[in-house]
Amino acid sequence: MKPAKGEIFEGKVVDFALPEGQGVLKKNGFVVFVGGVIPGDVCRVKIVKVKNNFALGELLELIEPAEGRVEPICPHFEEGCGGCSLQFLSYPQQLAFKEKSAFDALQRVGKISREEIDYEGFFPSPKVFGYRNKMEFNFGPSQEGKLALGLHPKKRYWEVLDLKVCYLMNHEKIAQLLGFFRDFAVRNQLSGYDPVKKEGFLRNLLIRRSESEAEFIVGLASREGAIPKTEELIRELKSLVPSVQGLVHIINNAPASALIFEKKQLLFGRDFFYERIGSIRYKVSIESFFQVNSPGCYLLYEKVKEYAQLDRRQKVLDLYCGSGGIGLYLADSASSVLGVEENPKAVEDAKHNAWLNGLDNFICVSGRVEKMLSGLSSQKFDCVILDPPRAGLDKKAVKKVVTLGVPLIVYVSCNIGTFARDVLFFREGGYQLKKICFIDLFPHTPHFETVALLLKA
Ligand SMILES: C[S@@+](CC[C@H](N)C(=O)[O-])C[C@H]1O[C@@H](n2cnc3c(N)ncnc32)[C@H](O)[C@@H]1O
Repeated sequence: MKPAKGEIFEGKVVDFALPEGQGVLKKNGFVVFVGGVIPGDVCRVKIVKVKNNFALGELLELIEPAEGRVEPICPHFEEGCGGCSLQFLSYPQQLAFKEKSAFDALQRVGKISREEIDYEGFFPSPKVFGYRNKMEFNFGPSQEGKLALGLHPKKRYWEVLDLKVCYLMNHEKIAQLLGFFRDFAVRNQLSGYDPVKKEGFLRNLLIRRSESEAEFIVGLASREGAIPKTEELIRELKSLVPSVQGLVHIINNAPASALIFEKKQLLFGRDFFYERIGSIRYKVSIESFFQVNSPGCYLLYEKVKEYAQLDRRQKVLDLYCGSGGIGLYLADSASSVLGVEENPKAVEDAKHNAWLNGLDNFICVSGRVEKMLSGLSSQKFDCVILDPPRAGLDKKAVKKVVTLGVPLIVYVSCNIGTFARDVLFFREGGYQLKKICFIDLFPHTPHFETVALLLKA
């Protein structure tokens, strides 16, 4: 029986649903989702919304906390920061819930059961805090309408929670940089961008960090216009955080909230950084994709290498290759690697990275995978690496990959839903999902990476 809005009841949390990170309770058999609770918690809940198949509840009181609940280390967690939603769970619990949600998605979307595949496990991140090498903070109005610099609160993209610290990246440096740029904006009476009114000057503070070189580059994004007092800004920034090796002014007039590099101006230093994964050194431009968890990236690339089973004779096609991340990692074990990437800056980096590492058997071409695949059907490849963005491939792109007829595909995905959908299409095209594992590149969030081996039947 459906509960009524406003009804209050006591119950035990029986399940946990990702990606929202909500506990599941049953009220006379009817599912009620509640934020901030975990399985085993006994709590008092108020029903706030009733839908056809489920209701939403609000936690009124935690009567008996479950094991596995931990005290979040970040002071902004309780304020509803949207940066990480799982910090109140112990790390082993986070992994267990992610694993369960991964197999639920594989079953629901891809019709793949755990029993029918060789499952290698859910590998934890080598670093549980301070693991990110990229943070994109927002300038904007706080709830009180003042200038704030931080992240959006959960489900409130139009507001910015003023952050003093963030534990996803080196928290001491982040605290310094957030404080410094907030003070600079306030001192110079610069406004933060309001995504609803579409007005305001400063938009984002982009911080990228090299784990191997322990240095930062910073991007300050605004709408069209000059940053005032740049000489003072540079002098003070260099003195406060000497490991900042470059500052870039990014111009973004686009109405959407995503950070778009319409124009950029180097204010000092350089607009790229170097990162080392295993024996490969990568140059990464401020606007290029790079895996955000460098120690976790090493685990990921090693797993791809293992699944690719190369013995220096194979021709590899690395689709969605970014700055050459995976392709260059494999190049030494292959006869040749051809990378395809749409971002021209990343292609430039990939070519530079091949030169930097003396890997002249890696070639990178610029273009959209969907278009480039038609022109590649006459070439013979032994192995295809797929590492698409969250949207995955789609049926058309999968069909084109299938026509290449390669015996072995390694599919890397940051979205289990689109991955499961694409695996269905690959199955229709005659491929079998042989092996799978998950790697946690994103502790305290619902996200993780999947690495899968598909073989032609
Ligand atoms: C998840 S990243 C993978 C990067 C790389 N494999 C690595 O490990 O660093 C996806 C990459 O695909 C690129 N991309 C997105 N859509 C694309 C498309 N339709 N065609 C080609 N490249 C695309 C993005 O620019 C990004 O660099």
